[in-house]
Amino acid sequence: MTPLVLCFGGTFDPVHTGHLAIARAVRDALHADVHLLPSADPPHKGPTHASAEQRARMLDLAVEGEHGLIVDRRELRRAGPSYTVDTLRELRAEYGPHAPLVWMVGGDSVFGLDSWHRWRELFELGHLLAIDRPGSPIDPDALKARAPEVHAELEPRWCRPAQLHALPAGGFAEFPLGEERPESSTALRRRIADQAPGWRDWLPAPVADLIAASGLYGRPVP
Ligand SMILES: Nc1ncnc2c1ncn2[C@@H]1O[C@H](COP(=O)(O)OP(=O)(O)OP(=O)(O)O)[C@@H](O)[C@H]1O
Ligand SMILES: O=C(O)c1ccc[n+]([C@@H]2O[C@H](COP(=O)([O-])O)[C@@H](O)[C@H]2O)c1
Repeated sequence: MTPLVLCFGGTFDPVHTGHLAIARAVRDALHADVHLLPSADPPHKGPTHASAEQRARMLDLAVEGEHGLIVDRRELRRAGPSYTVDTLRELRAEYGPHAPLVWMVGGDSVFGLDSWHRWRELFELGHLLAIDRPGSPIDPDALKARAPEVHAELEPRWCRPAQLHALPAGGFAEFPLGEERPESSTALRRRIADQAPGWRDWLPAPVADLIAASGLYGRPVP
């Protein structure tokens, strides 16, 4: 069986324990490495709080010593918005026509998929694997009501994660995480800036240490 190429793109501003829990669960269930790809210039977000290199560095610290989680800086080497269609095209050229490429996204991203750059082409290049997020369960009825064009595109592609091995691209599957993860980078940045009790709880320890030492996100350097 051809191994899956699992890709998890994000702004990671900063990476949090929810991202890591998702990456580990998908790695373990689908028996393949997960490539974490920080966006240089995330298409749907304003300016980031940490630089691209700082966000990538935090990812390095978060996965240090862990098997099967790999930081991929390819989007940092491109100019302009970090469109996923361009990244998948690069990966397809690198892995060849037969490798099953899988792009992982949180449920919130699925509802807005039709606003992504050349979004229908994503399915010519790879599969999409969606992870439930509080407030954005991957439910066909909710999708039909809130994002009918996305629903129409996904309906014939809907399959189980284990079926993604069968083809190089074109599938859509929902990953059963078990328990939804509450973390969000936006809420986390606020906690850090406010020095809220437990601000470290959603951070891998080495990332929390770097933030504390550098004053990133507004926390004063002691
Ligand atoms: N708690 C979560 N549950 C499921 N998916 C998540 C969760 N947090 C992030 N993701 C997904 O991970 C990917 C990268 O997320 P990103 O780096 O933007 O962090 P974020 O927590 O979503 O940030 P923000 O709070 O600014 O939206 C996106 O596809 C997002 O939907
Ligand atoms: O290609 C696009 O138009 C596009 C639009 C929104 C998001 N993405 C990608 O989806 C991933 C998660 O995005 P975000 O904004 O939640 O960090 C990240 O890799 C982004 O580059 C891509």
